[in-house]
Amino acid sequence: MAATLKIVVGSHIWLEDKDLVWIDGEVFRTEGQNVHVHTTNGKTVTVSISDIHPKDTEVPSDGIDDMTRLSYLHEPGVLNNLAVRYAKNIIYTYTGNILIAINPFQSLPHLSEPRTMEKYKGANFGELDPHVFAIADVSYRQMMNEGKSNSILVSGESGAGKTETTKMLMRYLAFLGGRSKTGGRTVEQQVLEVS
Ligand SMILES: Nc1ncnc2c1ncn2[C@@H]1O[C@H](COP(=O)(O)OP(=O)(O)OP(=O)(O)O)[C@@H](O)[C@H]1O
Repeated sequence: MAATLKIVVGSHIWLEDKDLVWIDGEVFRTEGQNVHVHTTNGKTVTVSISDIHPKDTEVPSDGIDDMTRLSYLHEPGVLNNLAVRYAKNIIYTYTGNILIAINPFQSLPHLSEPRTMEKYKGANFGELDPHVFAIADVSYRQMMNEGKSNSILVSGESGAGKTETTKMLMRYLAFLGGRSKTGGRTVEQQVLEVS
């Protein structure tokens, strides 16, 4: 994709960096298939045009909450968007109807308090900030509307936060299920016993 790019002096781009993985910079000279770049960490490098990616210079300070709306859907653009959000403790980002959750490695109570659950209950998907409760809510409503079982797939590498995320999903489903009883136990008790 980089080959079809119009790179000119002044273009903002991403290039690979052995320490930072990706670094952004500005092109100050083009020379055939090579470009000369000033990187934001103060280096001057020469790189092949096929190894660079365009940078969106208009990303809002909180990043973009759905990555399908990124101007450039490439690895540095995706990683930068997640990093910008993570730096502000925004751990959830959509890619369409998939939720990406990044382990905050710290307690973020506002994400799981009862008020937050209330807020997501019945809200249209995409109307509120990305959240695991929104995924649970839409899955639950679909299940109820269609009268069929539904599944939520939680995947990630070891330590990514699958267990914590699943606990939040369960708590939210228990909250939606309310206190109606089957077999002497409330729906809430039964759902929480699953985890
Ligand atoms: N949403 C979160 N908020 C706060 N801390 C979290 C969150 N998600 C994960 N953590 C922290 O990261 C640790 C690892 O997360 P977790 O056990 O959920 O990972 P996992 O993907 O289930 O790992 P494994 O596959 O190895 O079982 C937790 O014990 C917790 O300290």
